[in-house]
Amino acid sequence: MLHSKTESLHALPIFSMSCTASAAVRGASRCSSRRLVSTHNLLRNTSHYAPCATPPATRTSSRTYVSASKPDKAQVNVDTAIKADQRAFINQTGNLPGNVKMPGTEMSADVMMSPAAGILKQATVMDQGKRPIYLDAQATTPTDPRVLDAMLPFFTGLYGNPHSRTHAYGWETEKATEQAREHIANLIGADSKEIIFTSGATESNNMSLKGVARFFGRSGKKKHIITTQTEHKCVLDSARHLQDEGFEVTYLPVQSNGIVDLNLLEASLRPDTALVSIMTVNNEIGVIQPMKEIGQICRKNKTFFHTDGAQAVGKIPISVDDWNVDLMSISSHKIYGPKGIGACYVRRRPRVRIDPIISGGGQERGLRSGTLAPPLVVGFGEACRIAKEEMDYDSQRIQRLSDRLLKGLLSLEHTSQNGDSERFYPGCVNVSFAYVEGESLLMALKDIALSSGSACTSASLEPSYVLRALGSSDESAHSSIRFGIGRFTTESEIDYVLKAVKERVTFLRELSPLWELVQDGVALDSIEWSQH
Ligand SMILES: Cc1ncc(COP(=O)(O)O)c(C=O)c1O
Ligand code: FES
Repeated sequence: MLHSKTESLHALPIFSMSCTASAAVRGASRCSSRRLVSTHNLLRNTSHYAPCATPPATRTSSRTYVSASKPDKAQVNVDTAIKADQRAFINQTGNLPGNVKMPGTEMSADVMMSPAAGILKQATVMDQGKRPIYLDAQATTPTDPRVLDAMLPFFTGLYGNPHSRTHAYGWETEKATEQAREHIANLIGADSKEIIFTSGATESNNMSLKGVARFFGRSGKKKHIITTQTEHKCVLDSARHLQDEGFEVTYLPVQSNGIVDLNLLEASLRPDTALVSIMTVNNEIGVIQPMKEIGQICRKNKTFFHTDGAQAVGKIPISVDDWNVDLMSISSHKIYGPKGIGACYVRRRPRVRIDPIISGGGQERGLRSGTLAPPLVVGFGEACRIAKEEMDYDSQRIQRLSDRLLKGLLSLEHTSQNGDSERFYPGCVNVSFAYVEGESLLMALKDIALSSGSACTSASLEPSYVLRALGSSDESAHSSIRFGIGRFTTESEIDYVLKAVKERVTFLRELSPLWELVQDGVALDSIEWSQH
């Protein structure tokens, strides 16, 4: 007898093959002691599967971006917009020789060999039909061409240090960074003085948890923090560090739909609780927590409320005042802004005090020292401005695409959505395909950029702790895939993905003896697996 169902699955030659595949891909050896058949080779050798040989037809069609903010210029072709930006860039900098032809057209051999041409090619092939369809919007989003446009001058002429008070170079970049700060504040209903720029949501989460805990823990009166088991790693890891410093942390379980139990939250609050940290939208399953109710509970108990808003800001309407949020982490690259920049909202009334985790020149109200990066700040601001202006439009589009995707995926037998099917952000669709190993499916879908968002993340072969917290079995967690729909996803891409998923799930299931048993009507639970 095997000791667990997962082990029993791994003992079956074909179903367990993916471990070899994923281990081989990563050079990992954790699964190697198990009896395995390589899916990788199986997939490579089969005529059913030729993932990248034939680029998806939809990829060759250019994407048209309909601008809600400029209805008079109703349709902006994204390819053209990007190329136009690139052309402007080349014209401004004179970086490339005059005979360069833009990507998508022929390049002369010497130009193709130049490093700059390679970079340009990489930067633009996203719409040239040569790379997988991008469906991983929770990991990151492409920079909106309009954001890039806003950033470019700050790499060249406008290079002043925004903290220089004595000359125009400083004044002009300071003005731009303050304008950006307002765009960010506007998006979440805050005052611009409450926005602290950071390097991203990871830093903001560290700053919020460690900052509040250390400031209020100093007196010895506030030694407790509450968070949930489904937070992003950077929140969980910050909490673990605080435990090492002597703080007590409650990691609240969630219900099977991924939502926190408010009664349990209330019951877990203590007079010495300094902070409650609960994310707005979950990055793996898209579930939206009841922010307003959580905020009310925290305010009533005079406990600060922090939320990781990395997957929510710019995607759903947010009002920090309505929700009684005291601190909020924001990331630029999740909303079509540049990477390496984010912000932390820190409430001024009632004032939240934090111990800075980075000390130095005292920038950002002394809460985060270091020279601001104006190109990034301006790009982030522009991304927020666009997100606010086009939120209705984007939401409707993404909702439509999400409905189409979910309906198609769930029409396959033995599939189910992970997380609450009502309270979730539609751009994050997490589906479990029973009797298919998620990593195998990802490998079979190389023409689509996806993530399991769960099983066997690159560093470990453990199933997703988020799905486990929902009560999913190891097998179910291992058979889950996250589909991330974004601003630039098209309907034809969704249709391509649906067709590809259906084909390859069917193919993989046909390889599985378990599936055969299920088809024969055998109840798998009734089987007693024996050791080979
Ligand atoms: C929920 C959540 N929090 C935090 C982060 C980290 O954000 P950043 O990349 O800006 O540090 C991410 C992104 O992976 C996220 O999804
Ligand atoms: S793929 Fe082998 S344990 Fe998940």
